[in-house]
Amino acid sequence: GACCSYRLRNALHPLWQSPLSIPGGSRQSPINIQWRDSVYDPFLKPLKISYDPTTCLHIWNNGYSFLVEFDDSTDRSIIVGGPLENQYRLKQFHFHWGAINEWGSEHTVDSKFYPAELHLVHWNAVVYPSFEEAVMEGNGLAVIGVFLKLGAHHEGLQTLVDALPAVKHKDTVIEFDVFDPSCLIPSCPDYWTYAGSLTTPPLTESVTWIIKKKPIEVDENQLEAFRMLLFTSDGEEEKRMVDNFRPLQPLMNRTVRSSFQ
Ligand SMILES: Cc1cc(C)[n+](CCc2c[nH]cn2)c(C)c1
Ligand SMILES: [Zn+2]
Repeated sequence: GACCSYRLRNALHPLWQSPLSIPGGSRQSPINIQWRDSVYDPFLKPLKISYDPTTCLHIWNNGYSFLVEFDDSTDRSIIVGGPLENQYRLKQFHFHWGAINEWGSEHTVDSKFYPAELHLVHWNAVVYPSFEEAVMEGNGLAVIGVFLKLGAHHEGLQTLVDALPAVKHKDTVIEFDVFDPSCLIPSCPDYWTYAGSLTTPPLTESVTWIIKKKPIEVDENQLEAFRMLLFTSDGEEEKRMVDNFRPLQPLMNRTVRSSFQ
């Protein structure tokens, strides 16, 4: 059935050598969001985002994406509301993208891929003492997903793109001391939400996903800048960092809720 073919695909997928099956994996990510199957929940609150741009620390190529990491030692950059019971602290954001514009996102909407997807990773510092512990708990993380579509030049993203040549190789880092990631989040408040997982190992089922309905627009040069990054370290045979997304996972016994009708 669909379930085992998914697992087979996971096992075969070159990049995300995830184990054949996650023990008890019933809420894995990413998933296809079938718009007409999502259920409007009138009790969902608006998501409140308040980031302090000075909490930005650096950009790091960690060999699967490039991460912009934040100082999460205080509650200066947080999200609250939406489907969340607590406030969550911003830890990092990163992207997933394809070799060409036909694919690249992790989630799909009505089986449509976007060329890239932004993930803003937050953790529940109200309940858990550290990010590492929150990663292991069902309500530990909240990730905002934003789709990128090909279109107009994105001014806010360009400051990030200009820094990418300095983190071309795996394990390179560059200081990046002021950036407000809310410029990458659409002003439209509409989102879908569902219970899921990390999409790279440890694949833990600890993520409340908040997927923005509206994409942001970026231009071809900006997407190409992502594709010139490398999975490989300096001195190794170059492998372009592209197609760093996990295959779709079965919805199983889950409902995707929408904040809009
Ligand atoms: C401990 C830990 C390890 C990793 C790879 N991640 C990133 C996994 C990921 C990236 N995009 C969706 N999930 C997190 C959030 C925590
Ligand atoms: Zn991600």
